[in-house]
Amino acid sequence: MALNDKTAVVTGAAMGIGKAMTEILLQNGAQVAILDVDKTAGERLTEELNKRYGAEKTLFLNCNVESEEQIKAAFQKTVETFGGIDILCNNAGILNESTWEKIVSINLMGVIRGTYLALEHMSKLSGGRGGVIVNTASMAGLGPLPSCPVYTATKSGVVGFTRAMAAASAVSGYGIRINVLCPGFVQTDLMSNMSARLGQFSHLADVTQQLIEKIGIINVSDVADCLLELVTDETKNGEALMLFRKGKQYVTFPSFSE
Ligand SMILES: NC(=O)c1ccc[n+]([C@@H]2O[C@H](COP(=O)([O-])OP(=O)(O)OC[C@H]3O[C@@H](n4cnc5c(N)ncnc54)[C@H](O)[C@@H]3O)[C@@H](O)[C@H]2O)c1
Ligand SMILES: CCCCC[C@H](O)/C=C/C=C\C/C=C\C/C=C\CCCC(=O)O
Repeated sequence: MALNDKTAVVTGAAMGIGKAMTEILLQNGAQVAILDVDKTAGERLTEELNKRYGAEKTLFLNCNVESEEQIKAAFQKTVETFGGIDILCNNAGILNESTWEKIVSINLMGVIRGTYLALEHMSKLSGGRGGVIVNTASMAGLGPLPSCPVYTATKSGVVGFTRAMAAASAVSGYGIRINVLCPGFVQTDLMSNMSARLGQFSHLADVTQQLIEKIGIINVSDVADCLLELVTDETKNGEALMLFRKGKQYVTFPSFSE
């Protein structure tokens, strides 16, 4: 899938992994709607990107993925501005084990909200052009991160939701491929103040630090490269792409169909 003149929406795009995703999509010719709850960071990034890629290539929309109303309005504005949606990156996420209901609402329910609302614009069954959705999960969605049980649960949920939706899309004829990224530790703000983020599991900060040292930390650009692969490779649907310092790997799951 060539990206020239395709329209992408990235949630949690103002910084970290979402910012790198936005940049790689722009570099490959797409126009990008930058959705983020942080208005100041989102506007600052958009101003910077406008200078590099042209003001017609980006659109900042202040949007909290906890709000169905705000996502709906952001998608509508994207369609009015760019003429449709071809790519959705459900990337917004947080880590704070002491506000566990909020993690579920953003990390898992935000992905489900975003996907269902995007289908209305993207599905060929509702007049859309089809396209591709990439959800950001984590390696924690594949193997447990003991210091973050709820974060782990949300990311496992995102992996399961993605794989089931990809199969549903193929069988129903939505014309949308749906894949999931499972990065290991990535150098972003989410990795800062670790003890505070772990809540009642702050005593496991040292164990987490040992795991970080064991599997290493990667850069946001490594994640963006994997996003590009999942977006452009039209053979990929229902795939989970794991990446950490050792390299990247498509995850194999048990098969129950034989
Ligand atoms: N950093 C890591 O080690 C790592 C590893 C694997 C997966 N992830 C996942 O990658 C995604 C991005 O994380 P990051 O590391 O770039 O974090 P980050 O904190 O650097 O950036 C997150 C962005 O999401 C935005 N955001 C937060 N809540 C939001 C909401 N309710 N609605 C809209 N935007 C919201 C923030 O304002 C911020 O711009 C998350 O889903 C995270 O779980 C991160
Ligand atoms: C406190 C930082 C939290 C960062 C969360 C982020 O999503 C990254 C998670 C990355 C990896 C940890 C998840 C699970 C570990 C699973 C398997 C590791 C096995 C390593 C081994 O022992 O060989």
